[in-house]
Amino acid sequence: MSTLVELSDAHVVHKARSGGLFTRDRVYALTGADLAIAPGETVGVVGESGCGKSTLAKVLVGVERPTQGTVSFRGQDLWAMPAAERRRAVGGSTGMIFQDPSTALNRRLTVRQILRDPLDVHDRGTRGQRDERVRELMSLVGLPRALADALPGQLSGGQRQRVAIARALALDPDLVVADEPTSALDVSVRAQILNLLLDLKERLGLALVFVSHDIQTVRRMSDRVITMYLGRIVEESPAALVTDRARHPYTRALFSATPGLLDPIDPIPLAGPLPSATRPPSGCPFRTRCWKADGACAEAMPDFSVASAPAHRFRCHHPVQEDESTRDLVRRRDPMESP
Ligand SMILES: Nc1ncnc2c1ncn2[C@@H]1O[C@H](COP(=O)(O)OP(=O)(O)OP(=O)(O)O)[C@@H](O)[C@H]1O
Repeated sequence: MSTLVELSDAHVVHKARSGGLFTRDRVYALTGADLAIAPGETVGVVGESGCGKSTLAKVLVGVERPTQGTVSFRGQDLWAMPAAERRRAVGGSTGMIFQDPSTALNRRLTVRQILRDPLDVHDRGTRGQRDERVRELMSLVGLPRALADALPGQLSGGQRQRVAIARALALDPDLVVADEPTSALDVSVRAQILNLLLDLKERLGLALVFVSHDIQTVRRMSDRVITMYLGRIVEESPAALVTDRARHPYTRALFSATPGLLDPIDPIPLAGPLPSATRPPSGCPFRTRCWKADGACAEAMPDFSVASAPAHRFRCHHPVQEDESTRDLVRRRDPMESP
């Protein structure tokens, strides 16, 4: 399998802020991420709020520089390149779609100007070819030509997100990262935007990284699902297996709490709140909430283990058995059992 983009031991550490001022604390937004994405693949990213999904997404498209580790594009270390070369590589190969199109688009530019901008910045084609590309992009995302001179404020939320998608596609990227692309939209247009993304992915052969709180949608959209917990990738699973065959206890707990994925069951309860990203627990960060944790889990984060299905791996000292359904897991374990 060829690799489009690869993270190797990528870390992102921020200075923590309080009341707008930096404190002495550090936020461990991403820790030791290893991940390879193949051309044309769709990878979904799930996990609780603050677990590092957006950070992972930004690192993958070269928007955020890892404080440690490497990001390679088609085998080339992105952050070892001269800045101009990196901008060309990133701009030409990746696109990013953000959560809220009303803030992601410049309100003073027309649709035409928004879509021309990346073509101008990267000096793509003649004037005439750029105009033609703008028309092509609008048609690709289903925007009527009549909207070319509209400002973002004159568009509906769904139309604005179509403009954001068209802009992300302007330079014909190989990888598009969509970070919560529908969460700011009305429920009625969400399905249209998701279907558009799936359709474009197929037609253009894009690799797509899809970040969302909507676990049901992630599973439906993706070939592979990445589970994150407190800045760590704890499991990668083929989407078809993630609901009831995931091996990491956290993935099972997350999916058990998603209505409509499994036959009705009581969600697996987790002990206590999510720890702070400024003080992640030692060893496996999930151990403070995990019913399977013991001393070994406090000692060290295990390396990835490989499950029997291809492309399925997890980092856990005490994984759930492959043949144990989540329903059985809930039934067998004493809900009052504490970690
Ligand atoms: N620029 C920054 N400065 C300080 N801390 C940051 C910065 N960006 C992110 N963080 C912190 O890093 C951690 C990971 O953030 P990130 O946005 O990647 O999580 P997330 O899983 O995408 O969250 P959500 O689902 O709420 O969008 C969080 O604790 C967040 O507060």
